[in-house]
Amino acid sequence: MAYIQFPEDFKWGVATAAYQIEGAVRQGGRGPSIWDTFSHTPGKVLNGDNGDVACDSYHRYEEDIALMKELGVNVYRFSVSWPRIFPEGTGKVNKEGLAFYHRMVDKLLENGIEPMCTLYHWDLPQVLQDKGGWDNRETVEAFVAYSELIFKEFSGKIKSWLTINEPWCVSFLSNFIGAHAPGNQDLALAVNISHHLLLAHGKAVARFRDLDIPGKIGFAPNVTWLEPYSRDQEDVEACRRGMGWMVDWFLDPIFTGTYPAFMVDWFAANQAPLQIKDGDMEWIKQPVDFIGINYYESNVGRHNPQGGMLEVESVDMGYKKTDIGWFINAEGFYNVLTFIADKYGEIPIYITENGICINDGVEDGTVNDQRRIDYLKGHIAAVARSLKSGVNIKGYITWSLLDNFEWAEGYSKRFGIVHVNYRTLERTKKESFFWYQKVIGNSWLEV
Ligand SMILES: OC[C@@H]1[C@@H](O)[C@H](O)[C@@H](O)c2nc(CNc3ccccc3)cn21
Repeated sequence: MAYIQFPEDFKWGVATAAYQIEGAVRQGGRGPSIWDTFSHTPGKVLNGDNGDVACDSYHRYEEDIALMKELGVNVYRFSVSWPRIFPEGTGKVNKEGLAFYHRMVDKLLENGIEPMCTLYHWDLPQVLQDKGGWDNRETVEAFVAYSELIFKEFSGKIKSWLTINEPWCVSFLSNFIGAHAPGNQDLALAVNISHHLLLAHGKAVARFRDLDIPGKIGFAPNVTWLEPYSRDQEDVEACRRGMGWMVDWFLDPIFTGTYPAFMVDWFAANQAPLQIKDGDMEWIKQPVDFIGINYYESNVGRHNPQGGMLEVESVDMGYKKTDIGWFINAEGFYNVLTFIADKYGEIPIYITENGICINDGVEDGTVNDQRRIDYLKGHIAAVARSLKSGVNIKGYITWSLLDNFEWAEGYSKRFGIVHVNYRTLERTKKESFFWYQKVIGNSWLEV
């Protein structure tokens, strides 16, 4: 049996997000978020599911941390619920909300698990959405004020920070495609929101530096790899666009202070001009200490003259699919990691999300999710290959510890290495839990 040994200081972790696991949406002083509104709007979420209870981790976090301890992770990536801290988005602070995260973070530290905090994982306070949400520049300032409070409150306890999870999802998926909250379908609006998200990120990083908070800060874009279906220029350009609005659009401004011209031109030609105010790019290009990379799938892409998503369509080449319909292609993980390293250099990278939707249930007290083990093995091997070819990867955090509320798919899609019975809230360790436990324990991968 051959082994791939990971570096001595390589970190292993699990990830979750507040709205997907906490529940207790009207407890502890929490205010409503756009996902409370969206999930309670008929037709928006499959089966009419919502995050009212979710995994009840607001009450069961100690049980979840005990699972992490047994798993042996070094890092737990979680998100803070902005409306649990500022029920109105700004103004009055909810002390019960701060107390909850102190209890949770203290329990992590007691168990030798490093907290990695995502400040924004999609649950915008509804009060701010009522004033225009991310389309309103005032929301940028509200995010900076919220970030400052959390920086100061947890300074010294939390030393790894992510500003915004997947700005592509917050802007384009949620305001052009419309699949996520608040569900708009307006490309010009989405482009404007993408710029405000980067501005919010940059201003929060600047505040983090000004406050001299100990630790490191970054953000977590979701990325994909698009292989052209043919060498036709139209297919090649379509794939470049499909990666451009997800990868380059969010990384170029932070690393170069400019947006990728080919995307600026394409948006302008499609009545969605980018509007930048003087000084914005200086804020956005604040140096980050690391980037989190969220990767799930790759596609083969070709030009779609009928329009759709930036005139790019995915071609079914017969790759295996997950239970959410995404294609499985670990090669694409290696390709996009090396693409990012070639373009943006030695910046430290944490894989802050990688995982698979496999809906296997509990049988005789266990869940035999071999397909998840196969996926994780192939993708962790791709991380090893990327490391070997010089990509500066510092850790791997799988999505997710728990089955949880999968946004517009509700509870129908399971990404956890721990199964959750949503009627009883009982947690059941899947076979992938035990497999990942061995990988972490040895910090090596059997291949
Ligand atoms: O869908 C699985 C996870 C989700 O539960 C996380 O909250 C989120 O950070 C996340 N991002 C992706 C990749 N991007 C994506 C694409 C289409 C729909 C939803 C997410 C997958 N995931």
